[in-house]
Amino acid sequence: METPINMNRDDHPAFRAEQLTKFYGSGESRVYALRGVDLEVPRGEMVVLLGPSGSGKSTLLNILGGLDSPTEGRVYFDSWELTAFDDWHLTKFRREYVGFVFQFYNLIPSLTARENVALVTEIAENPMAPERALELVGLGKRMDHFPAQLSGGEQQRVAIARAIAKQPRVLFCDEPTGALDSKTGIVVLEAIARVNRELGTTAMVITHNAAIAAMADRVLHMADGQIQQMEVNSHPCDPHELSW
Ligand SMILES: Nc1ncnc2c1ncn2[C@@H]1O[C@H](COP(=O)(O)OP(=O)(O)OP(=O)(O)O)[C@@H](O)[C@H]1O
Repeated sequence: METPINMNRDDHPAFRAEQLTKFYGSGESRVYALRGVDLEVPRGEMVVLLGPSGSGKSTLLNILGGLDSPTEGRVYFDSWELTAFDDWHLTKFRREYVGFVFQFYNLIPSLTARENVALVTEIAENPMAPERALELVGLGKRMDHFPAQLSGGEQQRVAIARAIAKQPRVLFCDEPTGALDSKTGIVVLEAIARVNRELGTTAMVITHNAAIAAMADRVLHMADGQIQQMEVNSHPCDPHELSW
């Protein structure tokens, strides 16, 4: 992908979305996932998306991450218009600039933690060493364990290491603590916060858990396919101060 001259200019937000609409089906059976979402996400922020089931959180994240496309509207990543990209450019965007973490860790059971991360670093343009990624998420001493020898929280941290090892500009996390108890969930959130803070990676985290909003720079409250409220938190807390 050619880099436009004005790429990396500090005055561009990480993302800008204009009037994003996504619907499925037609006529009477049409279902709206997004209804005219406008959004700007400054670089390097930790953003939390809250909202009831079906409010459009995953749809919005998937569109920003190039996994899905809107029915109408535009998305800009830095100075690039993602909605004008063809499939080849979108694939390249996802591969080089975006890391995803989902509720279920999707690790390969027959590979160690280090090998799971190395699968990504082997095909990335500018990766960090798998060992460094695992150290960043606090798994320096568990690198040669297989997923079955790791707890749920540790497996999720391997998934985070795998997502950040290619040094993406953005980390998208869809319910990263959804399958974890609160103590383990907080350790996982600490790993995400550390990546955001130390690598400057913009992070967007979907959760049903309103307590997690306290660690965000910005909180998007979604309802019925729209951002109903956006809060800016001038004093985000450290994840270890969270409780639920
Ligand atoms: N492929 C699809 N086909 C039809 N409708 C869909 C599809 N994907 C999502 N939807 C609908 O779009 C709406 C928004 O879904 P989305 O998954 O974005 O919500 P969400 O807020 O992430 O929900 P959850 O918290 O349950 O994951 C829902 O009504 C959903 O049923």
